Amino acid sequence: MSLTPTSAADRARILTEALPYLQRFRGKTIVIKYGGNAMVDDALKQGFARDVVLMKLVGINPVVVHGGGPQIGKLLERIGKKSEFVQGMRVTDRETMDVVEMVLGGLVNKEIVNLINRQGGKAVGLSGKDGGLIRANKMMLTRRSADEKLPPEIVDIGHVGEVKAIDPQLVALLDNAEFIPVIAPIGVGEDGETYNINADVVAGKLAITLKAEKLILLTNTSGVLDREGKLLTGLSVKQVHDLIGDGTISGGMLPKVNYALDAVLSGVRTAHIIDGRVPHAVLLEVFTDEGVGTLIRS
Ligand SMILES: Nc1ncnc2c1ncn2[C@@H]1O[C@H](COP(=O)(O)OP(=O)(O)O)[C@@H](O)[C@H]1O
Ligand SMILES: CC(=O)N[C@@H](CCC(=O)OP(=O)(O)O)C(=O)O
Repeated sequence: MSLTPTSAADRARILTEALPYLQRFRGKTIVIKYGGNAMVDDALKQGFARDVVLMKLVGINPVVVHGGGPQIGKLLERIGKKSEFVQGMRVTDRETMDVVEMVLGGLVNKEIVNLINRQGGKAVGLSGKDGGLIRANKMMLTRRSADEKLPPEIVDIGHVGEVKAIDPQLVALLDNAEFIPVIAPIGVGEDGETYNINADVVAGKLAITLKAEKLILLTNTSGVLDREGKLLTGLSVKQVHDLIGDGTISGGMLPKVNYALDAVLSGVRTAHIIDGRVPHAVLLEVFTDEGVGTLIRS
C-alpha cells in the first residue's frame, strides 16, 4: 500500500508524538485493569493484547489485572443462580465462589494470557493465591438504614475479600525476566479461605504496592459521566466525593472511582477510567496527547 504525502506526514507526526511518552514511561510500571465488560469482541481483545505487548517491548512494565463479572454472571445463570450486587460487589456464597474461581482463575485468565502470547508477548497467568501474591480479609459493607436515626447496618456479602497485603516479589521477578503478569482477582485469607475480590480493588492496591506510574481502568463507558450523561474528563478528590454523595456515581463505577482515588492519594501519579470499547484505548492513553476518558489525580 502506498501512502499519500499527507497520510505519511500524519503517520510520522503521530509516531513522533509518542517520543516524550516513551521517554517518560521507560522502566516504569503501568497497571491496567481489563474489565469483563470491555472484553467484548475478538478484534478489541486482540488490539488490547497488541498494546500490552508493544508497551513491554519499549521498556514499560505493564501489569494486567482482569475482571470477568459478566462472564461469571453467564455461568451462574447456566446453573440457575442469579447475580446479586451490593455497592458494586457480588454477593458470594460458597457455590458462587467456586464459579468465580473457575471463571476468573481459569477461563478468563488463560484467554488473556493466550491473546498476549499470540501477539508475541510472554504472559504468565496468576491468581492471588500464587506465590502468596494477594492476602485478603473478609469484606463487610455498611449500608445506611432507612431510618436516619439508626446506625448504619452491617451487610455480610459472603466470601468477598478486601486486600490485606500484596507481596510484589513474584510480579517483580516476572517483570525483570521480561514476562507480563496477568492477575486474576482472587485472594487468600489467613485460614487458607478463598476470597472473591473486585478487580478494581486489586488493580488499585497493586498499583500502590508496585509504585506504579499509572493506573488504567478499562470499562464500557467513555469514562465517568455526569447526571446528563456527559463525560467528565478530569476529577478532583472533592468532585469524586460530591458525585458519590449525590448518587451520580453508583454500581460498578463505585469501586473503580474509590480505588482510583485511593491509588492517586497513595503515590500513583495518575489514574484513568477509559473506554475499553474504543480500539487501542490503552495505546491512545499512554502514547498520545489525546486525553481519553476520565483522569483522576490527587
Ligand atoms: N457516573 C457514572 N458514569 C459512568 N458509569 C457509571 C456511573 N455510575 C454508574 N455507572 C455504571 O458503572 C458501569 C461500569 O462498571 P462495571 O459494570 O462494573 O464495569 P467493568 O466490568 O468494566 O468493571 C457502567 O457501565 C455504568 O452502568
Ligand atoms: C467482589 C466482586 O464483585 N468481584 C467481582 C470480580 C470480577 C470483577 O471485578 O469483574 P469486572 O471488573 O468485570 O466487574 C465479581 O464477582 O464480579
